[in-house]
Amino acid sequence: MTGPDPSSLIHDLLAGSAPFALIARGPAAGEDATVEVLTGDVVDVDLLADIPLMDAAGVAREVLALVPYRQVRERGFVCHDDGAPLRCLVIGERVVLPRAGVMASLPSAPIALEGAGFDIADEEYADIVRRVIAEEIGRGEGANFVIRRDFVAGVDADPRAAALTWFRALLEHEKGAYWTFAIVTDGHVAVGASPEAHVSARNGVVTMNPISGTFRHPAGGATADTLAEFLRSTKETEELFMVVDEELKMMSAVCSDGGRITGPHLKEMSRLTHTEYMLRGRSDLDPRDILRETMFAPTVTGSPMQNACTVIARHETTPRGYYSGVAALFTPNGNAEGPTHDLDAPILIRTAYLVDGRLRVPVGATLVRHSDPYGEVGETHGKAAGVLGAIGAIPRDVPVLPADADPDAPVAERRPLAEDPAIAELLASRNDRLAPFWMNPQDPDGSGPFAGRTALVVDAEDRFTTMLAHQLRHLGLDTRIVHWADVSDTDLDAADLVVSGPGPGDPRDDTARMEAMRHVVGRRTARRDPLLAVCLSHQILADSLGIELMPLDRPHQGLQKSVDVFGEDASIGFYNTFTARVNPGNRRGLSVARGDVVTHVDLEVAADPETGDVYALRGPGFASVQGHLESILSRDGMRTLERLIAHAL
Ligand SMILES: C=C(O[C@@H]1C=C(C(=O)O)C=C[C@H]1O)C(=O)O
Ligand SMILES: NC(=O)CC[C@H](N)C(=O)O
Repeated sequence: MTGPDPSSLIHDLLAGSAPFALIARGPAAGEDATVEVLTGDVVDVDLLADIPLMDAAGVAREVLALVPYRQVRERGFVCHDDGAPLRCLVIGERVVLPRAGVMASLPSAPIALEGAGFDIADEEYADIVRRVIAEEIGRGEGANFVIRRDFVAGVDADPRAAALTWFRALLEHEKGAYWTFAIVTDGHVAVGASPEAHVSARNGVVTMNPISGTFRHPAGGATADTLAEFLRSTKETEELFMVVDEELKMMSAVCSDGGRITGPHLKEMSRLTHTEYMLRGRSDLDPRDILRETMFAPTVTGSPMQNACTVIARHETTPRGYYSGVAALFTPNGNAEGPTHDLDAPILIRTAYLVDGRLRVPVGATLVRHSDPYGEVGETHGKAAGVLGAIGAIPRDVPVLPADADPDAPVAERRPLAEDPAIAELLASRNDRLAPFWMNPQDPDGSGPFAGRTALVVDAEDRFTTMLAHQLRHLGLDTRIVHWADVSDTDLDAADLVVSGPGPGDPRDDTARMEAMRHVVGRRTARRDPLLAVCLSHQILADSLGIELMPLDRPHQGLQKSVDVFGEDASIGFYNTFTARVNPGNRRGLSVARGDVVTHVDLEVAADPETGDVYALRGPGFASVQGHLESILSRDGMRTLERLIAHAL
C-alpha cells in the first residue's frame, strides 16, 4: 500500500491541534489490516437530521458523528441531560494505512492514573441490581435494564498522547473488537474497542448485531467445557433472546421485510466471550432516520426501550455522556438512487473518555429477573477489564500455559472455540426454540388469508407493535400503527380489526396511558367490533370482564412456555409480571374469580390448569393473548395469531 509515512503522520497528529479520528475496523490481526486516519472540521449539531451530509454545493461528503445518549430526547424519551454535543467530524481527508506500520509509530510509554476506582462501590451496585429486579421488573416495567457505573481516574498527561497510547494498547491487547478507535476533538477524547455494531446500512441492506450474554474467562482462559457451561445457562440464553426481540422491533420499524435473524455466533474477546445474532433487512430510509428509529440498543438500555430510558433515569444518578450512544460513520456511496450515504455505527461501550484531566470508563450489565447481584457486579468488572487492562489501570492478563506445555514452543494462535463441534452444536440448538417466521426469508406477496381488510394497531409504548404490524401485513391486512395518545374514536371505529398492544406498567393503574387503553378495549368490545388484545391489553380486557388481576409470584419477563390455547398446544414467549387469574381447573368456563360480573356469557377462557393464570380469552368479536405471538420466542406465534384473528373477525 502506498501513502504517507505512518510515523510522520502520527507525529503530526500528536504535535498538532486539529481534530482527528483513527479507526481500525475488524479483527486486530491479518496482513491486510488497516487503520483509517480521518481529519477535518468539527461541527456540533442539535438533531440527527442536522448531521451535515452534504456540502454547500450539495455534494455528498463523509461525516463521523459522535451521538450522545441524550439524543434519545429526539424520540421523546427521558434522560439526565448533560448537554453532550452531537459532534460531527466533517472529513476533509481520509488516509488508509497498514495497521502494523501505524502500531509501530504510536507512543507506548505508560500513562499514569491517579485515584482510580469505580464511582459506585460494588455493594452499592449490587443494591441497585436488587432494586431494579424488585421495583422495576417486579412491577411490570419491563424485562431487562442496563444500569451503568463508571470507572474514573485522574490523568495528568497530554490528551492527544493519551489517546494515541491507549489506542495502541487496545490494538495490542484487546481482540474481537468491531471497531477499535480514537476520536480526538477539542477538549474531548474517546478511545475504545467496541465489540458491538449497532446498525449499518449498505446498499439498502440494514444490519443490526445484538450482543448479549457475557462469559468471563476463568484464569488461564476459556475452555470448551467452561464455555459450554455458560452456553447452557438459561439466564444467558434468555438475555440474548430478549435483546433480539427488542432489536427486531427496530428492524420491523425500518425495514420493509421486517428483518431476518442469523446466528447465534460467539464474539471471542481477550477476557470475555459474548453471544450474538445478526439481523438483516432491506430499507431505503435515509441513514439518519434509521439511526433515529434505532436509538439506542437494548443491549445497553433495556426493553421495552422507551421505558428503559425512564428506568435508567431513576437508577442512574449521573448523565451517560456518550456511553451507549454510537459513533456513526456516514460514507458517500455514489448511488444514483436511494440514500446517498452508507452507515456504520458501533455502540459506544468499552470506551475510555478523557475530558479536563478526568478519565471515565462507563460500563453496564443487563439486569434480568434472575440476575444475581454480585454476578452482575462481576460482569461490570469483567467488561471494564478489557479497556482497563489495555490502558494499564489493572494488571494485564498474562496468558497461562498448561503445566505440560513446552515453554520454548512457538505460541500458536488458539483455534476459536466456536469451531469446537460441541460448542457449535450447543449454539445451533438454541434456534430450535425460535420462531421460524423470523429465521426464514419471508415471501412478501401480501396475499395472506385476511387480504382486503384493515387493521389498526394501538401502541401502548412497547414497539412489539412494529413486529405485530409486520405479521399482520404478512397475513394480508392493510395495517397502520397509532400511538395511544393519538387514537381517535373515528380511527377506532373505522378499522376492520383493532389490535390493542402490549405495554409496561401495572394494568390496574389509572395513568392516562392505562385509561386510553381501557377506552380502546372498552369501545371495541361494547360495539362488538373485532379486537385482538395483546399482553397489557389482554389484562385490561380480562379486568373489564371481571377477571381478577394480580402480580405473578415470579415475573415471566422473557420466558418461553408451551401453553394450551383453546385446545392447541402453542410454544409462546411471555413478557409479563402481572396476570389475569381464574379459579384453577377452570380451563374454559363462565365462572371466573369475580364470577357474577362476567358480561359476556359466551366467554371462553384458556387458563393454566394448575395456577388459573389466563393465557387467552375469546368471545363475540374479540380474542386476547397474554403472550407475545410476535416474539422470536413464539415458535407457534404466526399460527396462533392467525387463529385468534380468524376468531375475532
Ligand atoms: C452494557 C455493556 O455491554 C453490553 C451488555 C452485554 C451483556 O449484558 O451481556 C453484552 C454486550 C454488550 O451488548 C457494556 O459493556 O457496558
Ligand atoms: N408486555 C406487556 O404488555 C406487559 C404487561 C404488564 N406491564 C405486565 O408486566 O404484566
